[in-house]
Amino acid sequence: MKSKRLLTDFFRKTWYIYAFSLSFHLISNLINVFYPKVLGEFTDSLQLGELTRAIIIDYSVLLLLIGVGHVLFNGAAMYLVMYVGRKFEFIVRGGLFRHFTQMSERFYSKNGVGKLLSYFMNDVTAVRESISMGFNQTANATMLFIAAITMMLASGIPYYLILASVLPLLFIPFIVVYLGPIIRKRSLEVQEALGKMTETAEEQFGGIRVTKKFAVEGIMQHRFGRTVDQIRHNQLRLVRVSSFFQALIPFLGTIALIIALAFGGYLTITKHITLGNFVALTLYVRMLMNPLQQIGNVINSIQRSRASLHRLDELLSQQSDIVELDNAKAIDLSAGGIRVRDLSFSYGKSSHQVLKNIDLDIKPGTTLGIIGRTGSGKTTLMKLLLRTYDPPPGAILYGDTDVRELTLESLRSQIAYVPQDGFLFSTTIRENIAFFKRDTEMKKVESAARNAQIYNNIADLPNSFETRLGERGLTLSGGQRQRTSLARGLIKNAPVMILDDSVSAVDAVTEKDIIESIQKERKGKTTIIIAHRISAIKHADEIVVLDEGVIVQRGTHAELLLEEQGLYATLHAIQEEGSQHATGTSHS
Ligand SMILES: Nc1ncnc2c1ncn2[C@@H]1O[C@H](COP(=O)(O)OP(=O)(O)OP(=O)(O)O)[C@@H](O)[C@H]1O
Repeated sequence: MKSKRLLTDFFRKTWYIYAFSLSFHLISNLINVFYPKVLGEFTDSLQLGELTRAIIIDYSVLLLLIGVGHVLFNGAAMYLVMYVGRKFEFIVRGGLFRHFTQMSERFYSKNGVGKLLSYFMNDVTAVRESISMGFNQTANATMLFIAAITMMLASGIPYYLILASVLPLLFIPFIVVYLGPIIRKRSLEVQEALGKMTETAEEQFGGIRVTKKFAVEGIMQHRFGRTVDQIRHNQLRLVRVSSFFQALIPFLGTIALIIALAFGGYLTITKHITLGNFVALTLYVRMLMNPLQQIGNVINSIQRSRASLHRLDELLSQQSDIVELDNAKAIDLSAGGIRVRDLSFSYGKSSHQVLKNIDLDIKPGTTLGIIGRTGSGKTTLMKLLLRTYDPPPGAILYGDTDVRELTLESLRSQIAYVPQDGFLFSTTIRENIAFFKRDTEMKKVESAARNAQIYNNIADLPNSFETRLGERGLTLSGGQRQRTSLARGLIKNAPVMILDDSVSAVDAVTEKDIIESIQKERKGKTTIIIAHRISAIKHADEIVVLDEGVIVQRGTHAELLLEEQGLYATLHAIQEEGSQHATGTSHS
């Protein structure tokens, strides 16, 4: 969905509904403007003493018909436009969602979830309101205005009296031109403050368990209060100018009515116009006041929605920074190895170098273990292998093909990535495990769960694999979540598997069982295991030690232990000592 085409595309598809609605508005107003004329004629008959019982009944029936006709056509016109307005909401929300799913990780780290939700809710609704309510009221008011003037002229009301009476209304465009941009700017500030509030609320609800455990509810309330205060401040700024604007327009209507009463009254007593004409004129001017008030609302709402449309436009014109080449290739990842050549990377111009001159050769079917202190760049290296961030050209090759030349689908569908904090969806456990392919046979789901050592835990749940997560507060423990996410990776049976610290939350015995299953399952397939515990990677064909973005050691477990001064041997000694303490076999 291209930004600037958001509205034009929509109107191109729905113009005929708007055309129908417009015709109904026209008919409804043509009917409506007869009402003051009929009352004017009634007054003249009354004054001339021509009224009979039959004439009174005729007038009453006529007024009833005018009322019913007006309501029916006006109702149909409004319904049609409201209906397409909802359709607009549906189409744009779908388009936004598609756009979001194409954006890269960098986009999500810049835009919080709350901000994106605010686009979804507030901005789309603001635009919808102005193209449905705005259209209805503008169409209504404009037609009523034209029809009323025509009827006044046709009724024999002198043109100079009409001109004098509607003169104050001609100031409206000038007021709009002056106040419109101010309203729009303040509206944008309100929308941005609302976006910020949704973002803060989303984060605070997400982190409510941490907040409670640290007993810092007061601080959080204060922080949230500040965000809400900002909205109030911005909304008051908007309300000040928009109320002034909304009040000014009916005020002009009142002036018009005063002129009609004074000037029209004078012309009636000097016998220039009939009493019926005077009654009709005042009714017409009164009739115009409501639409004028509505026009004020519409202009306000259009200004607000222009601010929202601008935000939506900006968002939709953003392109993902991960771009697939036109001639991108799909290759079989199991055929070749993975090569990393002199890879250096930083997240942005202002950020430090997270990886420096990394060289790696992962032969097909082998296991690579990666260990290193926290923040040493292990996950970053994996993100580059998955191309969730773009590596420099020529730095990462699958077989002989640069990762940047592969289709994203071929790359990511052949890699099973299991992150440390695997996110689980609020659906059944079976669907979470078979996420990659929902119709996977149950046998495979169970086998993946067994290999991830989570089968028994799932079997104990009320509905076993069909248990829905999140329902009635059902949540899994950190370790159970991690193993469910591991099963989700294992079931993919992909040529390349990356376990990014995926067994960190399980006890040593379970870890040992999981690693044994993985060794068996992944035999002959490329596997990369990132871990903080040596026990999880010591079986690997090669182990690299990362420190501050640099590979400081590489070799097999046995080779690395021989480098006694190395980081690996030091980590090994510390972890061994820890486990001896834990099992009570320390000699010290
Ligand atoms: N999206 C990001 N934008 C900017 N800097 C980032 C981003 N993600 C990570 N970093 C920085 O990159 C460095 C390496 O982070 P990375 O997550 O790769 O480390 P790690 O070795 O996986 O750590 P851990 O063992 O704690 O998971 C850290 O200094 C981190 O602050």
